[in-house]
Amino acid sequence: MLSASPVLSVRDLRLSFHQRPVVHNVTFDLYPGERVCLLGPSGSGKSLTARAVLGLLPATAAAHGHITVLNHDVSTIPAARRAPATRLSYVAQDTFTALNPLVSIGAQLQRPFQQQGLSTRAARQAAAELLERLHLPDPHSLLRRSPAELSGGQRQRICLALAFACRTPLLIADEPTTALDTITQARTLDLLRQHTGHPAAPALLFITHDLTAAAHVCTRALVMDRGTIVERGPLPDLLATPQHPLTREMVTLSVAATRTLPVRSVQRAVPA
Ligand SMILES: Nc1ncnc2c1ncn2[C@@H]1O[C@H](COP(=O)(O)OP(=O)(O)OP(=O)(O)O)[C@@H](O)[C@H]1O
Repeated sequence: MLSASPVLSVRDLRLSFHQRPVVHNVTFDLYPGERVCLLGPSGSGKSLTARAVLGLLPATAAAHGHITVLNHDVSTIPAARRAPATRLSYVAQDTFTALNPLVSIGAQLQRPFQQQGLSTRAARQAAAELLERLHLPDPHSLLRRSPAELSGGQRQRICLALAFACRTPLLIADEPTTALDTITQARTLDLLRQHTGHPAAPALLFITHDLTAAAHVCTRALVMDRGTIVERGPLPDLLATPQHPLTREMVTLSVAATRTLPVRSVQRAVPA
């Protein structure tokens, strides 16, 4: 049963660049406890929709429509000027630009805990415990390192840790596993599923073109094509009876890819 009040409401969102429309009348709600994916091919407008929600649109974008976070209208407010209660977490594909290369992982990760009132020592401990929950071995050593001294998969988990530490009502993850190898991808998707979409955890908007990844993490889907939401509904329904030609094609391709690989044995090789 969904709560009466959405975490996020998007109404008639329209985006354009120099009079060229790229997103058309996008409308959707996302409720606490939900994990929803925004699916669609490259260039369909997924990332721009997410950036509008985050208040991170490029200066050249013209935006119309309404975006509310926890019933606060944030439509015209850039991320840096939003009230703390309406700030959202964001995990992107590019982990290099997401982390400050000059600051140790520890200093970056303990900051949200300090902002929540913990002492430096307690914040350091909370950061280490969070890394342990995200299955990162030897967390105290990781906290001393800089972002450049980590692998891509480790950096992505640090970005997830940062997002969870900020305790926002909604996490937006934009293709967070695209740059990772298959095993690290599967582990990262597991972590996303375990740490979002339940009480005391953020709701999730998961942006992807990968239907298999979406099905692993989310329960509901919005499908975008050329700037428009063309299909929406529970993921099991969408997988079983896709209505729009694009969704049908995505399901067919995804099923074909799964049949090509001995998926069961691969899954057994990945620790929980
Ligand atoms: N800064 C920009 N200036 C002009 N056009 C842009 C800009 N950013 C994106 N676009 C255009 O907006 C459309 C939607 O782009 P968007 O990045 O949202 O697609 P996407 O669905 O996220 O694709 P991908 O999966 O490849 O990231 C595309 O046609 C793109 O070329």
